Amino acid sequence: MEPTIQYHVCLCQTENNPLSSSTLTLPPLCLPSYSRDHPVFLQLSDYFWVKNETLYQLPYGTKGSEDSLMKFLALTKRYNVRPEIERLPCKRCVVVGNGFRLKHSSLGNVIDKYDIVIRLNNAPVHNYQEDVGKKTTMRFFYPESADFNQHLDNNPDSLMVLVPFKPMDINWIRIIINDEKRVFKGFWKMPPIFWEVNSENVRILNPYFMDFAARKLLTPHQAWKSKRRIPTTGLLAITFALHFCDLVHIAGFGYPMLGNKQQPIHYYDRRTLMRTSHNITLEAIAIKQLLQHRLIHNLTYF
Ligand SMILES: CC(=O)N[C@H]1[C@H]([C@H](O)[C@H](O)CO)O[C@](OP(=O)(O)OC[C@H]2O[C@@H](n3ccc(N)nc3=O)[C@H](O)[C@@H]2O)(C(=O)O)C[C@@H]1O
Ligand SMILES: CC(=O)N[C@@H]1[C@@H](O)[C@H](O[C@@H]2O[C@H](CO)[C@H](O)[C@H](O)[C@H]2O)[C@@H](CO)O[C@H]1O
Repeated sequence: MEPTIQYHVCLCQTENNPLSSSTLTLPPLCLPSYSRDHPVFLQLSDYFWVKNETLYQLPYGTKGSEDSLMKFLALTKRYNVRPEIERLPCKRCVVVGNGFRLKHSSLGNVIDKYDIVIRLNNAPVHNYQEDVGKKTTMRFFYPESADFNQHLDNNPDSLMVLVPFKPMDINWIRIIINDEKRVFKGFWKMPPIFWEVNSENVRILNPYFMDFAARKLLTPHQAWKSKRRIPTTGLLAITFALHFCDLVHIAGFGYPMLGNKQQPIHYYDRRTLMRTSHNITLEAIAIKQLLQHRLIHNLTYF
């Protein structure tokens, strides 16, 4: 039997919203234990003044990584979204997945109309603008997926949001920003050695969202101690958006059927589905439920 999640109606107001009027006729719903109390990005004060007690190690918490986080966060001194985004009375967001369904979609102009456009990993923008747009408010990535073109695939003020999986991920970003001697070991794919970025644009995602995605969306019925499945970066970004945004639309989500060796996975390359450490079947169920409960709306098909 498919796992189900119970939702309750929330008070987010989306009436008179040009992006939602044709698509959302019912009030949107909220997630169980949804809360805006969690800072979206990690901040120095969590580690410097008071030791932030977390139960879990990365990627679900920061237990054991406090010192390396403190060293990094002391360097960047920026822990929030930009004030012009924070101030928006209604944050209309689109999470752009990297799926093949965006190819020839001509959704570029639609995507660029959202207040907040979230992109993932090394998804290119240049050469694909007609289908995926050119605005990037935030890009979620980890060291192994940081091989995008900083100038061609981002805007000068795009926030680079590191999703920390392991302590080495935090060391990598510190080494890059601080221009320290490059010693990179323990990555499953070599991350960039040079990475032209304005350190004021870099943030670290609060692992709270990883924990929420894994526990509440992906495997809502598993005992909390059982082995958790790491959500894809896309599901993680949707989870973040559900907490941070007032309106969450998605595009480019959906994998080819297992065993389909013809259809490419991405809108930007020809790779087809191979073994994956993610449970894409469970993720599809979670996304379908979010769609059915009108918590999110899809610009492509699912
Ligand atoms: C080979 C490999 O490791 N692929 C993984 C890649 C890879 O690490 C990066 O592209 C960097 O090279 O990253 C992932 O994902 P990836 O970077 O491919 O895609 C980003 C997110 O888009 C959604 N997606 C993608 C393709 C598709 N057909 N349907 C989709 O729904 C997913 O939500 C996905 O998360 C990842 O981080 O999650 C997950 C992928 O399994
Ligand atoms: C296609 C696929 O599933 N790739 C897997 C990676 O995601 C996974 O790396 C794990 O991937 C994460 C991103 O999805 C983080 O980078 C994390 O540090 C890293 O350990 C490795 C190691 O477990 O195995 C591959 O087959």
